[in-house]
Amino acid sequence: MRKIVVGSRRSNLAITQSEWVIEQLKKHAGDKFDFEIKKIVTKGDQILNVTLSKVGGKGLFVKEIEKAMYDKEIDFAVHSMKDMPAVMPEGLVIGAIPEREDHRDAFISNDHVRLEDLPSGAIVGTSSLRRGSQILAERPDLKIQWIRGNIETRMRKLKEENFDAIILAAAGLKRMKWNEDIVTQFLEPDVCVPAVGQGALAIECREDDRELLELLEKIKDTYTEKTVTAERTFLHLLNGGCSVPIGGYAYLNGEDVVLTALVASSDGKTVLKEVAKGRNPEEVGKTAAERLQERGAQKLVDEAIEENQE
Ligand SMILES: NCc1[nH]cc(CCC(=O)O)c1CC(=O)O
Repeated sequence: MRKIVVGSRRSNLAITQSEWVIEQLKKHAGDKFDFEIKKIVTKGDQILNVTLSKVGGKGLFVKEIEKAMYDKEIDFAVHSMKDMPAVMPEGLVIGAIPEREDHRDAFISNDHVRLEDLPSGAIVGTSSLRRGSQILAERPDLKIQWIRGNIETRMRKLKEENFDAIILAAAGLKRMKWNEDIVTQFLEPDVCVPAVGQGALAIECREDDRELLELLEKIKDTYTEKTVTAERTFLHLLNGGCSVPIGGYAYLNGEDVVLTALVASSDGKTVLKEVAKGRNPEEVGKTAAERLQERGAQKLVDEAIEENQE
């Protein structure tokens, strides 16, 4: 029997996600494999008082975990797909993308006041430029205020601090089995295009770990793989990172991947959106990126990157 060590960030969400993957794998592991979770504290978890995009963004959460993987202290790690960099480091691969959870953003307000009914000047907490921008596009009269911390912290801040509403990924809440009654409304992609990969998981492992890769094969989900590939190809080609309001969501219609892609300005005054369709996920991602670029998306990206460096 081989003991597989799973590296996980210590947040409840990270642990829950790792446990969920282990449950899925156990169905196929027979008596060949055994699993253990090893908690790892990342820089991203330590720096909590700064806007995410200003402290180096995505890479922050994954670096320490990857070092542990190179050092063989852990065998695989479960990441939220939306926190994954576009390019994988040497020697590591995404061994599997399992079935996606809910892709939507969840709007949570005090007294369940809906987004359209919030009074002018009401404060919406989010640390995502993408969410802030799309909220302002719908409701330019609202105020966006940065909020950080894990899901529990943000829920507490909604009650205790001066926020009227916050937005969280529906997937996180569902994975944690929180009562859905706390959600005022789920924001569909036509109102708020989700983050690329939102709700999906990426399982990262060493590329030479054949035995583990064979096991991971069993929990791959083709639907999620195809749609997330279209979304990530688009993101990668626009080169946005998380300092730019960018969103992307794809679904399958028969054999066709249908991708909605968005680039916007932080104030929500400029919102560029394109829908691309086709059989090949990479092509669809590329088409969306090209069409947005033709409409001036690169200018938005460059401006956002510049703003972020100030
Ligand atoms: N940005 C942090 C983060 N990374 C993944 C999730 C939730 C799960 C997911 O989107 O897959 C969250 C919390 C949130 O955005 O509310």
